[in-house]
Amino acid sequence: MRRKLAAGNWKMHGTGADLAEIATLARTHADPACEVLICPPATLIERAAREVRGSALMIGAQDCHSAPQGAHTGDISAAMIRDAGAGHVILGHSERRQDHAETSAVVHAKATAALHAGLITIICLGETLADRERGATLDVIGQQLAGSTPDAARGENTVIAYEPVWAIGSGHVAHPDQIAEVHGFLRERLAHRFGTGVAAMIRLLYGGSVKPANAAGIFAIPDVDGALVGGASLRAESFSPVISALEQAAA
Ligand SMILES: O=C(CO)COP(=O)(O)O
Repeated sequence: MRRKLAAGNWKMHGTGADLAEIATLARTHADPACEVLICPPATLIERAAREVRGSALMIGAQDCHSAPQGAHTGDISAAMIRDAGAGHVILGHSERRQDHAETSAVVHAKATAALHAGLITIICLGETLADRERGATLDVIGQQLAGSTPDAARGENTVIAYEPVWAIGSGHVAHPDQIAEVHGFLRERLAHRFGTGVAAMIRLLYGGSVKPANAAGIFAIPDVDGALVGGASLRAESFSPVISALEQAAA
């Protein structure tokens, strides 16, 4: 059985003052059927990890380099993330694919490094509005999945997040039929590559304008195992109802 996962991606938001949000979430959510993860900026990982010690809340990173160490100014390795106290890393977010020209081959190399360091990877995929309008959504998603996911992917070390680029930060959540179609397709592609047993254990998250008001509807869609949440994860008062909706879906 797949455990539900509510993951918050803080992107380039948050300073020490915002650790109180993490502390509040750590105090208020401890349902064993529903994991909660916050991925703050790298500067906060170590302090956030200290904040959640003794609770079920988990801390992750938003990116890592593909090399174990070396002359890569400004980058951080998977082992450094682990050392700072994080257990997960988001990879291939569309903002990194766009801002840093990350290809699926780059994401694959990073994911391989992350798995080697013992991190759980959250590999992000998603079509642009132009892709969708030319009817290429499943082609794009299929290529990103095949190109970004290492052969070593298993339920315990890999999560896939479907985030339509046009739904991120836009307030335009994808229609349930669109989410169901892509998640069903992802499950089928994973089964084709890894076998049905492995595919049945890999969690599929939806991301893109998830909010308290739409969370329950999204979590009722087949093959949606949770969410990757941006803006609404920055405050406990908006992330907590999203987590509660997932806890209810798990019950
Ligand atoms: O990109 C996202 C999470 O990774 C989604 O962001 P929003 O929830 O702000 O749309």
